[in-house]
Amino acid sequence: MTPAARVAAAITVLDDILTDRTAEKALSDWGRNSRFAGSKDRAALRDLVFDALRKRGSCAALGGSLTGRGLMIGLFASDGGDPAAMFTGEGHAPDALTDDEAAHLAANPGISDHDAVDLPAWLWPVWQADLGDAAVAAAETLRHRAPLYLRVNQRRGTVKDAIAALAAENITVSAHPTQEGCLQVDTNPRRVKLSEAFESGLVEVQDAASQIAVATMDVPKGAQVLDYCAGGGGKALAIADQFDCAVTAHDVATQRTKDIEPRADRAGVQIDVVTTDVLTAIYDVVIADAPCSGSGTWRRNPEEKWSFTPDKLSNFNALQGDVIVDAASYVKSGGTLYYMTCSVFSNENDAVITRFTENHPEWTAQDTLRLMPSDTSDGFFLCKLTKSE
Ligand SMILES: C[S@@+](CC[C@H](N)C(=O)[O-])C[C@H]1O[C@@H](n2cnc3c(N)ncnc32)[C@H](O)[C@@H]1O
Repeated sequence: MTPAARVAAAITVLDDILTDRTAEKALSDWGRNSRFAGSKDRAALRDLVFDALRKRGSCAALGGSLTGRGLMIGLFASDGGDPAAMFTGEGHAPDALTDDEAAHLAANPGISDHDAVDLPAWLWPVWQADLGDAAVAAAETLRHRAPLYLRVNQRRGTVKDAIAALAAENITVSAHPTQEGCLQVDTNPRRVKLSEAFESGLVEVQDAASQIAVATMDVPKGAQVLDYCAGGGGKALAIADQFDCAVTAHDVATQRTKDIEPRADRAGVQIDVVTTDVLTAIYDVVIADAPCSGSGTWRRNPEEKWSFTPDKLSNFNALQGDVIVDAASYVKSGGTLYYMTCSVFSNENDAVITRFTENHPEWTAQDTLRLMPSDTSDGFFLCKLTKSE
């Protein structure tokens, strides 16, 4: 496909997304109906669609409409390109710019503050209040693609081994600036999950923020650790790899845990996956990686940024209040609870901790880790709480 034909395809896919489909569904439907497209076309299309979704507000404002076409015109204009060069109507290119579209671009109308940072109008004041001086830089980060990070499984080899194994498959990586064992993928990220280094468990895909969070945890030798909201087991796997402890994984949605055993086998670690009925208060360390807005990771899931609402925020908040209480009930006296989210909103973080400690005086909040979305990680929040003896 020519670059212009890819833009035309992106317009179709974006129109689908703006109607009622998720980006993944719209892309896979397009792929099924476009057998002529090669893997490079599909990858380029995906990048165009996600780039436009991350910058939906500013692209729609620049392009003159919240449509697939408006977004793609805006994307080219925002990158300093000339949309008229791409929108020619020739071959499989999108139709030439209309007079109205050309006039809108020429007028270069100003864009609102919230569109400039690509956040929904209602959210921008909340974001500023919560993030303060970090608000603009964090919002700007979410407008760009996220790096892919790998965690080297210590049980399977060293960082040097991982770098060499990946290089043998033309995947080059660089060391994270602060987190040991964390590698940023510089070339061929799409090959990682097909690589021998991944298949053999030498590396696992995991954002730097989660790796940093696990590295800050205190897990005594021989401790019983419960990952109460284990999902696919990202934190549980990292803990099992890095600490000498017994790890149990649980999730209210049991189907989410189905990959934990194969992932643990690949990584060479042991994780016991259990259901709620067998849990008791025997754990030295419990992790509550609570369901949340995911606002610290929205560059990976930009649709969620635009579909987020005040109602969703308060629903998450209610759920988080329940999850922290339930998770805490499995910690033994003198034990530790780590509450964490990948959100940057105080409502999902500090407010949950404050309410919990006010209602449960046997618990004391200790250290807090707070990461903003940046060049070196997604946004993340972790609070260590200890239970009195
Ligand atoms: C942020 S995700 C966990 C991600 C996972 N820890 C990881 O590192 O890959 C939150 C998880 O909490 C689970 N969850 C939601 N409500 C829960 C509850 N009441 N009890 C336990 N788990 C719950 C969800 O099913 C979801 O898998």
